Amino acid sequence: MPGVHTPVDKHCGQPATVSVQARRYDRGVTAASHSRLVVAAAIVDDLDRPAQLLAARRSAPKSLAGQWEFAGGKVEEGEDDLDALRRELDEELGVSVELGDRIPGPAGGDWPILHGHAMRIWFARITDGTPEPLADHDALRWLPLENPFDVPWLEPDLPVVHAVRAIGRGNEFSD
Ligand SMILES: Nc1nc2c([nH]c(=O)n2[C@H]2C[C@H](O)[C@@H](COP(=O)(O)OP(=O)(O)OP(=O)(O)O)O2)c(=O)[nH]1
Repeated sequence: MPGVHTPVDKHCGQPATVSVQARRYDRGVTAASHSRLVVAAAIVDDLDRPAQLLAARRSAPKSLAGQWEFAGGKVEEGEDDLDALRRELDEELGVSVELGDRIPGPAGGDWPILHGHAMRIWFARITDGTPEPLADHDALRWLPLENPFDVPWLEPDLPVVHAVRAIGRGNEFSD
């Protein structure tokens, strides 16, 4: 069924065992390599029938500037992952959101991204505010979910974009 907000649990819309495993994984990675948990949002125009995906162009650091990503950022020490996501979306875009399902990465966990970090990402729909590139970005763009590849995404985000597209189009196993 199309739609990306089947309410299953309050955190990620996935069975509780999945998020428990992901948390264990994060602790292991953090201890081993100073990598961090990054939380992000695949902001779509509609959680039931998403047709557009919001991408953000990084303005820093120089090595990443000009490449596109999902809005979000690092979870601070002791911070809840969803609190961190809401904080980042407010700081970076000036919006509040309704969260949809988590987008499961390899083995149902988090996605490997740059610098050994791990990204946990949810579908989201803006409920308050008009998104603007307030911090860390210098441009925003709504991309058609049918073909969201018209911008140079950060390389590790490409599999995530494929998953977002497949799930969002109700066609998880076609990509
Ligand atoms: N926000 C975000 N970061 C991503 C994505 N893909 C990806 O590889 N990353 C990497 C880039 C960075 O190394 C790291 C996130 O760092 P960040 O600079 O956005 O975090 P932050 O807003 O908390 O900022 P700071 O604490 O580093 O100043 O994750 C993505 O789609 N969104």
